[in-house]
Amino acid sequence: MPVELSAARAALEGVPNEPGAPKPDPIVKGSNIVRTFGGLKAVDVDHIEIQRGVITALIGPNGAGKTTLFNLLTGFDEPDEGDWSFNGKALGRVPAFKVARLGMVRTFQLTKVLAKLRVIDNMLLGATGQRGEKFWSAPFKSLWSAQEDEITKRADALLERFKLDAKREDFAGSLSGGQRKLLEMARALMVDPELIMLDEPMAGVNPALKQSLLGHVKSLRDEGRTVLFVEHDMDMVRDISDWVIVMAQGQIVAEGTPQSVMANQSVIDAYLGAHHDTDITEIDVEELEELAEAALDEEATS
Ligand SMILES: Nc1ncnc2c1ncn2[C@@H]1O[C@H](COP(=O)(O)OP(=O)(O)OP(=O)(O)O)[C@@H](O)[C@H]1O
Repeated sequence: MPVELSAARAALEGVPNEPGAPKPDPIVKGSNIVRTFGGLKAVDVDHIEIQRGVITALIGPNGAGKTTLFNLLTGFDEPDEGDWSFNGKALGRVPAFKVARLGMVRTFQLTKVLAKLRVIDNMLLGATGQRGEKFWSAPFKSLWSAQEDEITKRADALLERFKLDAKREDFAGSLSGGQRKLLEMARALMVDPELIMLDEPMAGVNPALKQSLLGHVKSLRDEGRTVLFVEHDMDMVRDISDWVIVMAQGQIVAEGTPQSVMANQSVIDAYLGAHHDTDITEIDVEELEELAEAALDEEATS
């Protein structure tokens, strides 16, 4: 086990495997976060803490509230109620671009507007923080005139790190699924965040590129950043997370190390209780088949 991984896991030793468990060194702390849409409670989190310097996976069936929670924490949406802090600073009603400047950024899937820009322009826009697409699509040249050289150097170094330098002048829309994910990560790193939140980093990625992508995510932690990611790909969750938080129907229903969470009955119930992604279906179906076989064996022998 690499030194960094064991250090990250060691930091979590002794943390109870229970929803809302306090962490020894939380970078994010939140309480009573509620977001409703009409009559639906999309997020209803009693307490959440994200440990600094580790990779935390946020999993749960479709519609569990994972994306809504991401949006709330990063200032892209406002809750009905709730408080949370980043590095001890209260963040309620702080707009997304300020949250990004404080060191907490989330990745975005490449939108139609961003797809029409060159790869390098996507990177330069990342430097402005996260003001949303309306801002990004406006003429932006004057924004960084003074610091242009420095910002361009940083963008080029990141493109090299993520092996996208050969694509610098290409339209972002021409990139493959895996390259788009790399660009999303590289763009988020333009503001040198302490906490990077990845939205389904494996979605649409060719299996051949998955290992390289996993390596890049681990490198974020190994250089001292905190990583929080939403993902349906259970192989990725098992492979790289130090800690897993499970949501269902807006609430945190389980937490723990990947091993303990995967073995947890309430996690299995959460997934079986709603429509979900195929990766998870495969795991649950296998588990179900084993259970069914065992039941049949028991019936045959009784
Ligand atoms: N802007 C919105 N207006 C109305 N309902 C919404 C809105 N955003 C989310 N919801 C609802 O809130 C619930 C939680 O959605 P959310 O996208 O956060 O779930 P998720 O766990 O990210 O799901 P997935 O894995 O499918 O992305 C869902 O029932 C969804 O339909």
